[in-house]
Amino acid sequence: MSLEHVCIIGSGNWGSAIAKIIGNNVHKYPQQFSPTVRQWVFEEMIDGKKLTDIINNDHENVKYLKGVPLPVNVVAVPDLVDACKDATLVIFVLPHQFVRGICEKMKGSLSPGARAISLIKGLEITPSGTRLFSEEISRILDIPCAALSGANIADEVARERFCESTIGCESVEDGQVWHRVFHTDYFRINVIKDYTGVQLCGALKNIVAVGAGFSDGLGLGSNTKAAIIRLGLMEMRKFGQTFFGDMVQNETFFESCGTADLITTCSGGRNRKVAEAFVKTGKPIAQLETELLNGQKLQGTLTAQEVHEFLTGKDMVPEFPLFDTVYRIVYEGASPEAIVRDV
Ligand SMILES: NC(=O)c1ccc[n+]([C@@H]2O[C@H](COP(=O)([O-])OP(=O)(O)OC[C@H]3O[C@@H](n4cnc5c(N)ncnc54)[C@H](O)[C@@H]3O)[C@@H](O)[C@H]2O)c1
Ligand SMILES: O=P(O)(O)OC[C@H](O)CO
Repeated sequence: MSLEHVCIIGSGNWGSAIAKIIGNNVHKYPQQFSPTVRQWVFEEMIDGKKLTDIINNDHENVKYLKGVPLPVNVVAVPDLVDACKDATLVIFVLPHQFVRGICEKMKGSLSPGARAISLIKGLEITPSGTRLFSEEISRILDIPCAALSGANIADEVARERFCESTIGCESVEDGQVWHRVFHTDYFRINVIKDYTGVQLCGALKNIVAVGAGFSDGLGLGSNTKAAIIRLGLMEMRKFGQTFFGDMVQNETFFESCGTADLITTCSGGRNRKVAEAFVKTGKPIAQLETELLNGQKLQGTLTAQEVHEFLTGKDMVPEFPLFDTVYRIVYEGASPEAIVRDV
């Protein structure tokens, strides 16, 4: 059997945490995986040094995952084509706004028979509809693509605190390969077929997290936040049923990618944190993203805008009052109190 060559596309907070897991896991199956894991890193200078040099020399991503040693077999590569050349297993872990451009540049570089998995939490909204990132990656690169999503705040995973995650994969064989790539004692993977539900949950929960942050900013307490989580879950499910029909399974909402991720993201996530600060300081979201996240990217506000655009096109905005209210607070100057008044 020829060895699988693993490549990670992305090196932010989650990309770095997952690189630690993958770098260690490939050693567990030396007959299946090549020992070197290449990671494409969006190059930037940190105190006069290239981030890729820092990762390769010091084995730490000092900007996006400070204080966590990375396995020495994870090799940072600044050139995208060099990074993915001849890869057979490609892991996409990027903020969703960058995915399409990156995929276009990767065309023709992968090994025949390559497979991908998307760890991206977001949706591609086009004039003709919504597309999952697994579908977008498959379409551009002409390879199958699974999805991984769960209640997984990167810093906690990187510090090996126990959690679960869900892989959605149609092929049983590929599902087993991905399980080997990601599963550890502290990062417990369940593989299901419903890759659509896995990705919808991961994308839409970010809008709900922004709503939860508004509630925290107003100091409304636990009961209100629980109500926002419940209302958000109902809208997530309705969005899936309305636009993806039978492709989304009800049971998926009970996997780590569903309710569990909603709970964690509404408690400890970045979307929640920035939304809380938005209410407390009145500063624009973009400014808070810069001030609070040190280069990490918010996904929830952008997704709220994209989903709003899509629902407007379908004339269905009022049917998703929580999504709509989050959008109006961020983009139309509605009062944060609308998060309990209008949902
Ligand atoms: N951080 C988490 O806790 C977490 C957990 C689970 C899933 N996710 C999801 O994983 C995905 C990636 O998130 P992350 O936390 O790794 O990233 P991040 O928020 O840390 O984003 C920063 C990354 O974007 C890169 N970047 C900046 N400008 C770029 C450009 N023009 N082109 C390409 N890349 C550029 C940066 O170099 C950096 O690697 C997101 O969809 C996120 O929702 C994140
Ligand atoms: O920090 P957030 O809000 O992007 O959420 C991080 C993860 O998605 C939680 O599972």
